[in-house]
Formats: sequence, C-alpha cells, structure tokens
Amino acid sequence: MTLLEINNLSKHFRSGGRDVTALDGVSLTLDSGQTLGLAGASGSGKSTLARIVMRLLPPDGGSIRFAGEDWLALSGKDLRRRRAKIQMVFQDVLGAFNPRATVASVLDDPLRIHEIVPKSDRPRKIAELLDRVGLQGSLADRSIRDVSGGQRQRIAIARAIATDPALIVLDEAVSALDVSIRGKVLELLVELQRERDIAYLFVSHDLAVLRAVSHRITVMDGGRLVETGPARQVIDNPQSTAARALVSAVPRLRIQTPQGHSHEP
Ligand SMILES: Nc1ncnc2c1ncn2[C@@H]1O[C@H](COP(=O)(O)OP(=O)(O)OP(=O)(O)O)[C@@H](O)[C@H]1O
Repeated sequence: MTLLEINNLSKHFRSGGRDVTALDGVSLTLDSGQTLGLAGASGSGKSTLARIVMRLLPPDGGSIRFAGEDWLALSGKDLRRRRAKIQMVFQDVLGAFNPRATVASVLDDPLRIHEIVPKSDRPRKIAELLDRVGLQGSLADRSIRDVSGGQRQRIAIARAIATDPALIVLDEAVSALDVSIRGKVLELLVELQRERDIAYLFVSHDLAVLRAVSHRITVMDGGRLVETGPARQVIDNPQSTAARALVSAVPRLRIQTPQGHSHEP
C-alpha cells in the first residue's frame, strides 16, 4: 500500500542575496513497511526534503499525501494527532533532546503528548521500550548526556517507535556511530520494520549504509531526483553522474557480499 506520495515538491532559499534551489520538482512514493534510501552529496537537498515531510518547513510548491490524506493541508488538532504517525531520528540526538533530561523523561514525552498509555502505565511502557531496543531498564534514571552515542541512538529509536508510527524519517541517524555499533543499530531498525511494518525514509550520504537497509534507493543532485531504483540496481549499475560518484566514494561497495541483516527487495 502506498503510504507516502510526494508530488512535484519545490523549495527555494534566499541566502546571502542569492537564490538557492534546494528542491526542484521532487516526486516519489514509499510503500508501508518499505525503506527508501535517499542518497546524495552534501547540499543536494536531502535534509530539506526530510524537514518538509516532517512539517518542520513549508515547501514553496507541490503536494504530499500521507496515509491517504493531504498531509500539507492538516493543521491544528488534526495535525497534532496525525504527527504521532511520522517520527524522526536525527544524527545529533543530543541537540534534539533537552540535555538535562533523563532517559525516562525522553521516552515519557511522546507517551504523554500523544496519550499512548495512561500515566500509571507509563513506567512499564518505558521499560518495555528500552528492552525492545536492547537496553537495560536501569538506564531509565540516567541523564541523556551520560549514555554512550550508540545507546543514545537506540533511545531515539525507542522514542520514535513509542507512538506506533507508520513512517520514520532517519536523517543521517547512524552516521556518527562507530562501524561495529552502526551495524547493530541498522540490524535493530530492520527487525523493527519487519515486526511493525514501519516505512523508513532513510537519508544518508553513505551508500554502504543504504545498501544494508534499503529496498529502493533514490539519488539527489542539486535539488532533483536523478535516479531511483531497487537498491542493488542503483549500486551495481549506477546510471547518473551523481550515483556513480557516490558508488565510487565507497571503494569496496560493489564486491562486498551483503551483510546478514541486509534484506533484498
Ligand atoms: N535555512 C536555509 N537557508 C538558506 N539555504 C539553505 C537552508 N537550508 C538549506 N539551504 C541550502 O539548500 C541546499 C540543500 O541543503 P540540504 O541541507 O537540504 O542538503 P543536504 O543534501 O541535506 O546536505 P547535507 O548532507 O550537507 O546535510 C543547500 O544549498 C543549502 O545550502
């Protein structure tokens, strides 16, 4: 089932007296339970697209349908209620959280705001979420500043799944992690997707990361989508200059065998 349908999205910024085209006629679709990897060099427009999907930024033109509704037309209470269904995980999780927060309060926020479970049930739900992302319940009282980068990213994932979303937008969500920890977090994301039928819009400049999780990959260049296809096809046989440059930036990409957690479309 088509979950997300983006049509002809455009966005310009005025910056230092110049007009920057961040998005130029971007159209894409994403089905429930599938991962679309969004690749592209720095400045190609990936984060702008992610932020517009999250309704953190308005587009200049174009439309977005999410779960059959006109996503850009929603406002007020309707938007607040539907927001639970699209969550985001950033690279800089500390920047997104109040640095004085505890792990428990970070997870409590979405449960409270979206009234997921009654107050008395929230500690149990927090323990369950921590357990699901492979963390000890004893972490709940720790400050979010005092956990490791990998743990913090798992907490961000726990927070994202707390509202039972249909879509999670991941913007360079594993880019800051060491390679071994990154692999484990990608495995967790794939497991959660299979278990809960969550769709991922997975933004990364790193095709090795996208290969491990994506069913399809789309490549951006200068605000346009220049190539879209099954992950393996885009990596093994890139057609556009931008896709070829990304593939050659990861020298062993095409001869490595897929990881255990890799899932083919
Ligand atoms: N708030 C803003 N004001 C002015 N220009 C902006 C703004 N946000 C983005 N841009 C410009 O829009 C273009 C696309 O930026 P965007 O951050 O979406 O790219 P990106 O592919 O996510 O890059 P990166 O991988 O470096 O994050 C760039 O030229 C950027 O400088």
